[in-house]
Amino acid sequence: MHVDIGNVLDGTPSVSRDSLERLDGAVAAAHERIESGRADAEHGYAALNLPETADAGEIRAAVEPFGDPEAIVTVGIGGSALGAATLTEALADEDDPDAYYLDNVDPEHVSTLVESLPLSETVVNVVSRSGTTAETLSNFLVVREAMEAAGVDWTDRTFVTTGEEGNLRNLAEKHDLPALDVPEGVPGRFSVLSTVGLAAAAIQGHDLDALLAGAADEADRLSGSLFESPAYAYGATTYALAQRGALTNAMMPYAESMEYFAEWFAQLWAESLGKDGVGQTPARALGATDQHSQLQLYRAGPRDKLVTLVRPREREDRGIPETDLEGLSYLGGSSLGELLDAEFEATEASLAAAGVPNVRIEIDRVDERGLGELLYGMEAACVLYGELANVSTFTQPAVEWGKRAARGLLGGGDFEEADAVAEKTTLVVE
Ligand SMILES: O=P(O)(O)OC[C@H]1O[C@H](O)[C@H](O)[C@@H](O)[C@@H]1O
Repeated sequence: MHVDIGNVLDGTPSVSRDSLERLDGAVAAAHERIESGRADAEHGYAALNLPETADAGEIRAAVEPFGDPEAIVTVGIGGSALGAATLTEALADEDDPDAYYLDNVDPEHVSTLVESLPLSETVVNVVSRSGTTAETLSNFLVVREAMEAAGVDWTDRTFVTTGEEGNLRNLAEKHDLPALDVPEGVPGRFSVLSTVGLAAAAIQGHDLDALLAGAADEADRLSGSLFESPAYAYGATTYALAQRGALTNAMMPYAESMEYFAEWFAQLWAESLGKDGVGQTPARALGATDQHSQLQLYRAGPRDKLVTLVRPREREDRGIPETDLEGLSYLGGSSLGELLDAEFEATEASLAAAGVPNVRIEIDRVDERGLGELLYGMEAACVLYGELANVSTFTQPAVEWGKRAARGLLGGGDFEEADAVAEKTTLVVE
């Protein structure tokens, strides 16, 4: 992963080279804390050990009995779905099993998807660390019922990925389903390089060893200085910019297959860093599409933003046909890849010219190795940011509040948070 922070040195807000050098002492201290957390496999920090601890062979063996299905449905939500979605969307070839996700419980969407699936040729991957998440378990029950109604033995088509205990673990034991463990100490949003993210990629036949090797390379680059570690350069710069008022971070990959990456990043950044009145709001964008919409705001709106531009250095290309249409002949002989790169560089320059801080992140290709580097790099950047901001990166009390309120409303227990729903202030205008 290559990180270029040159375009944060000037602008509004900005971070000078001197400020970054001053911040480097805090980066060294944070790095020591992170390394000791990794050494003791503490909750959260253990995720940064996954390049060594994840067992690709075990994952391949668990999914091997399913052969080469037509489709795979990952039933999970948040960190239990976005990692798998990021990998399979970015890596899928035409011949791979189609990958789908059931995260939301919008009944129309769930019905449409379930009715369109070739159920007898579909593998269902139910993922929940806690084994209790209402959306995941409800969606699983719907899929199971649809399989039974279609005469498909769901126990032959389902495997689960879950923690040591809980409803899903019990279900797996009762029906003798293949089950993978969510590793100890790895929160959902940091689990892409574990069983949680890798199983769907394994069913699609992707190279898990290369993914983990890319992540291991990025782990080897962590050091006590932000000037020596691309991941820390990103984490320290985004932190320093937030301190100076860049409260939004627009994540803008220039690759259609990386749209889910921006969504994965949004969960990582928001849920880990949004605490105690601080944080940086992740905005999801896609280049070049959003140059024609959101870019107006990013370049000319309030000076409270940073834009992160991500691209692969190489990609499969496609030529643009020659044309004699007036004014368009300059495109002929060029390629869509060259056009996309020109758009990337033009956007970067246009933001810099307007004084909007931006960071360039490049990987060599959107392949297993490149994604391993990028995903690990973003996780390490997030952990470093959390240390610098002194927040508890690996908890999500605000999310838990809403979960308890919803559970109370559905009669799943006595939760005082549910009372707040009845106490809502109304001011209806009709
Ligand atoms: O894996 P699960 O226990 O089902 O959790 C799924 C998701 O639930 C919660 O809302 C957490 O805040 C997320 O971080 C987590 O990824």
